[in-house]
Amino acid sequence: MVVAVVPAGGRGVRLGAECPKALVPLGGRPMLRLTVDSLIESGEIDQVVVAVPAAERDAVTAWLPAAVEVVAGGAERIDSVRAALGAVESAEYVLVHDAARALTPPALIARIVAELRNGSDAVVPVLPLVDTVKAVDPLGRVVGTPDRARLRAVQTPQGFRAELLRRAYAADVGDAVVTDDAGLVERLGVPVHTVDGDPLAFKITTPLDLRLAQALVAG
Ligand SMILES: Nc1ccn([C@@H]2O[C@H](COP(=O)(O)OP(=O)(O)OP(=O)(O)O)[C@@H](O)[C@H]2O)c(=O)n1
Ligand SMILES: C[C@](O)(CO)[C@H](O)COP(=O)(O)O
Repeated sequence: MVVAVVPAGGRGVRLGAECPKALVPLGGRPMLRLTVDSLIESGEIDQVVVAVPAAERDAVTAWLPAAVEVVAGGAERIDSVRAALGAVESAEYVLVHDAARALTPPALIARIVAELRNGSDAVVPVLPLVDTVKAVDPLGRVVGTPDRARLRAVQTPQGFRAELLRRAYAADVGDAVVTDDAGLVERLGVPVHTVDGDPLAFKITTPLDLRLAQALVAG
């Protein structure tokens, strides 16, 4: 059983839309609907659980396929994923996938599941960086230039053996800044594998991203 957990509970402050970001229309469908549809189209997902802003729960339930479970999200992404995970009853594998990556090709979703079935406990899609990256101090002064060849930009869906992800979410992370699910698993010392990501799985974060997504959907 493969379950997809979709954090869709963010406000989308950087996008600056009038409604929560996951509800912003893209080619006539809410972003979240495109994301759920591509998970289903992959043919690899048995159940989908989405976490949305609490006030939107009933409205979203009405326009998502009946089989999709909708729960109230939390203050941070990690809280929304935790809430959705709490609604997953039984699963061998769990994929965590941002609603904001609405143009993710179903083939990428299938690639993550294939790597899990191949024996990896945790797998993330990655892309090489196109920019040079600098480390800076609190005053904005450059303190280092990491070797770009060893760095990758990480996308979603991120796939995990369900028991491992639950253990990672149960662990105490203290004040650590954890921005993705694999980051929690890494803290347990479990290897995280990578597969090729896809540029179309970009995260719609800013107004420019939305314009790009609209142009791509319009064809
Ligand atoms: N409390 C939150 C915050 C984020 N997310 C989800 O996590 C994914 C990645 O987050 P991001 O794209 O940064 O969305 P926002 O947090 O909404 O964006 P911003 O930081 O601009 O407000 C999104 O699908 C978003 O809905 C969530 O479920 N619950
Ligand atoms: C999970 C993620 O999409 C991987 O790139 C990313 O870390 C989410 O970060 P955000 O700050 O919540 O957008």
